[in-house]
Amino acid sequence: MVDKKLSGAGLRGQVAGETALCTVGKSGSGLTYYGYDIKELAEKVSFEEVAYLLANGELPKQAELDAYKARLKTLRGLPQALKDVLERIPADAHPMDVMRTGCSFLGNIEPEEDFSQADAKIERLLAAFPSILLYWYRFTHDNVRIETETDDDSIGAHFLHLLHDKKPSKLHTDVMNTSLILYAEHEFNASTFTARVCASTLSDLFSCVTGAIGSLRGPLHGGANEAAMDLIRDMKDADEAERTLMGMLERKEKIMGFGHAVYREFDPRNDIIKGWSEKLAQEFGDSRLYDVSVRCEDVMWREKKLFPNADFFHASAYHYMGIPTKLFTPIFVMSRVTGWTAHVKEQRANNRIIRPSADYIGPAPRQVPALANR
Ligand SMILES: CC(=O)SCCNC(=O)CCNC(=O)[C@H](O)C(C)(C)COP(=O)(O)OP(=O)(O)OC[C@H]1O[C@@H](n2cnc3c(N)ncnc32)[C@H](O)[C@@H]1OP(=O)(O)O
Ligand SMILES: O=C([O-])CC(=O)C(=O)O
Repeated sequence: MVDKKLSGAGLRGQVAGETALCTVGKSGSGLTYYGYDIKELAEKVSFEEVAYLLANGELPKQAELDAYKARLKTLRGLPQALKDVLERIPADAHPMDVMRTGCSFLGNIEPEEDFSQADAKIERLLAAFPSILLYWYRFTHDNVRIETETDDDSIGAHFLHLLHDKKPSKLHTDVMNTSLILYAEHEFNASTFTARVCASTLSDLFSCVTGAIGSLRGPLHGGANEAAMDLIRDMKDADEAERTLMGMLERKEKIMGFGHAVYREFDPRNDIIKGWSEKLAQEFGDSRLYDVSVRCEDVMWREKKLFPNADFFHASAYHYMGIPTKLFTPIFVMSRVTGWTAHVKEQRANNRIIRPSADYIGPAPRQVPALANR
């Protein structure tokens, strides 16, 4: 796998544009946002600082950060019309579909009327996504209409507070902060490219983000964190994990949460979230899921030279924090909206409509036969 040449299918390895936002698989640990290494960001800053960085190109000074966080707090409330829509989405809908609808509907009642409003709409979406998700989730699952305006200092804490109806511990707040930083941006991945294609038609921000959510939903992309949890949930111990994976590999099944379209040997986000998963396992007092995950990692590298991507250890980490599995990928949305929208702005600033060509493989030219002769 390490030596595999990238072929052109899926546009792999082809340059499809320029970006100043992010490097994937290049210098340092392999991932930087505006030149800052992901490891250093994950250690030293808050997700809100990263969101500000992606929106503005520089980290905020203290006063800028305070003002930014204060603004985001004021944008957590949802209009009644949106709450009405959320209440009509059934409990068994997929939460990614709820995010997609919530985003699209907000675009109807608070549209981006011209591009000068982009920054305000980006802040609105960033602040509103946890509220959209959890207003729907708590209404349909717990039969309560929650107040979505909390005074939590961070988006991660706000999310956990709305979910569990109490302020989260410092450990859980820190894990959410790191997780949101790790998921924020990743160059021309499928969902971001979707957003850029949409932006290149000069469409509005809500359309770009709605399309991106649709692309992120699939199990080959963001949906892999949920799929990874489905894989490990019932594994009793590491030996069972090994047996299950060996069987799956023999049957040539895909193991969700492993492999990557660009990284060849490791995903720099994995070690970081894996470390948090281990800490959470200790706090939880049951390391089964962590041990099972470590064995999966060992088996996949030994057998296929495949490594866990950002999604794999997120599964156990989120589970230890009591987050329902079907909410895993929407958390990715809550974070990646920063990267998507930064790319939309970058595309708009230097735009040409994205419209590639195709090699034709269909029939040679022919005449339309009469209906009776077909
Ligand atoms: C945050 C994110 O979005 S990270 C990605 C999340 N997605 C997943 O975890 C889903 C599982 N992984 C995958 O499906 C793939 O690795 C992708 C979609 C991430 C990348 O796809 P590609 O760029 O096509 O992968 P790549 O070219 O490295 O594949 C090489 C070979 O390894 C195999 N392979 C890759 N990943 C896996 C896997 N997870 N399980 C089993 N086999 C795999 C491929 O089938 C391919 O085999 P082949 O050459 O016989 O066809
Ligand atoms: O870059 C990719 O193809 C997928 C990925 O890891 C991400 O979007 O975070």
